[in-house]
Amino acid sequence: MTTDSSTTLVAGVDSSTQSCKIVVCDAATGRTVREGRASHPDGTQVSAAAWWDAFRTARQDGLLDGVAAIAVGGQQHGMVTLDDAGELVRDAMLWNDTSSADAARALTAELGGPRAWVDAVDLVPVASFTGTKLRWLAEHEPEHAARTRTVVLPHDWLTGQILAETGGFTEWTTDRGDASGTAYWSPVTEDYRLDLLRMAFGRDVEVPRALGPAEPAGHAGDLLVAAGTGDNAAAALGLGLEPGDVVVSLGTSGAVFAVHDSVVGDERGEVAGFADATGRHLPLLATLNAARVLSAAAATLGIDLTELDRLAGEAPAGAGGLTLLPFLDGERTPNLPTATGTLAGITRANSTPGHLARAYVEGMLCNLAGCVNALQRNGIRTNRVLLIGGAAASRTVRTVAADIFGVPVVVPEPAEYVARGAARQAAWALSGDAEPPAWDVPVAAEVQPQDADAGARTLRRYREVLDATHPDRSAEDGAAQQLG
Ligand SMILES: Nc1ncnc2c1ncn2[C@@H]1O[C@H](COP(=O)(O)OP(=O)(O)O)[C@@H](O)[C@H]1O
Ligand SMILES: O=C(CO)[C@@H](O)[C@H](O)COP(=O)(O)O
Repeated sequence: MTTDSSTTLVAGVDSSTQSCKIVVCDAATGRTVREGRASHPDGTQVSAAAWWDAFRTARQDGLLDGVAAIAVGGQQHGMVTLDDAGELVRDAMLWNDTSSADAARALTAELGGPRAWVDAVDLVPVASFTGTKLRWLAEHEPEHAARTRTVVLPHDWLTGQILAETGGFTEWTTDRGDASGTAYWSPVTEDYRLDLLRMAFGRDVEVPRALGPAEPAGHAGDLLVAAGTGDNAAAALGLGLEPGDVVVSLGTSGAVFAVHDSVVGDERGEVAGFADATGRHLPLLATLNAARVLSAAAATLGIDLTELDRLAGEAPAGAGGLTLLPFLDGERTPNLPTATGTLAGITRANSTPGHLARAYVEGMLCNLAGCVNALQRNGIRTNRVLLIGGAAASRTVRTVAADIFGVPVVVPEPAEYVARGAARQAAWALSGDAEPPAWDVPVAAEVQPQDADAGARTLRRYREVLDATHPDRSAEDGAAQQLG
């Protein structure tokens, strides 16, 4: 695609769990001009150096030529530890590493229980959050803990590398959106809770300065480097969310979120009251199991994702009574870090590839329906669900989602919304305006519920299997009832 010399270009990066994606956009309109990508290594503990390697691969062949500003959206929560020389102490522990589940339970009790945490930082610790990983490090790797001078997040680290490459690095920075996922930055006080950080790690440790939404992190030569943010806050910025919009993101993680004007204060502590990238709030629930549930189904059946889509679409709603609890990688919502998946209700009649494909699609979506319920319970309106992430490409996922959620499902035109949100932040920082530029979000499909009764029945059955299989999970989690 060509640009004339008067076009100002900005770039956004999505440094996500599985890959690094970069988009270059027209700062005024958001039109995508160029894109690049590279893979990240698999695993829940990964060297942050691999993210820098992937970034450099993704930007090769002049991808960033002529770009005036850049920002990084990154997977949330990952613990990146640095020593006195700024070198990496160990591999980063990612959001989906559940080693710190015991630490999360201990920290919750030490402050006085879930309510005390909600009052302090608008969330209750689970294994994903950075503070729990610091506790794990202090307890399990005291030598690494002793060498740690600074702890930063994935997007902070990549932002620092972009600046350092040209000698523009002066200090570690983050933003309020990503900082709010640490469990030691508070959207209530808009500042770090260094007492909670000390409680987690056992001593003080340096943290990055939290920048305001349009505040630059610095300059890499002529390139303005904006604050960046967590990937979900970046997606919200890329999608330009309105009141009544709830995003269901089906990427490596499942994420359900909305933009909100105030702190959430969820009584049950299920909704994490993160901050967003515009100065508002981003109530969010996340699951460890989303798009990869479908890859697992495809691998089990020995087929590709297109065939899985076809099979699941032709099978009956409810999969003939076959129900999957999709906890293939443990689970975060509901908080079952050591759980495994369950396939219930197997009969000879439903022992077909189609029923199995359908059960995997439905199981993934029923778990996320519980997350949408939890937002609703906290007064967050759901007029429509915006479906994004890799698995939103599946036609069957779209139609089953509309029936299970019981509200219209809007699928924005496939695009890298995290990277686009980061690019929009870069354009905002470059402009110095009070608001980010207005960029259109074209809609690819809008799917109305076709058989909401069948969706409700599928949810009821899912809830029964969940209750029977995990009776001891936090009693009143928001699992599985239809909206509306
Ligand atoms: N048509 C499809 N049906 C189901 N899953 C898909 C489809 N296309 C891609 N995916 C899955 O989407 C995932 C990647 O989603 P993405 O949102 O890019 O991930 P990330 O959260 O790492 O950014 C992969 O697990 C891939 O298998
Ligand atoms: O932990 C969360 C949100 O709290 C995840 O959403 C991570 O931010 C990872 O995102 P992806 O790499 O799956 O996009």
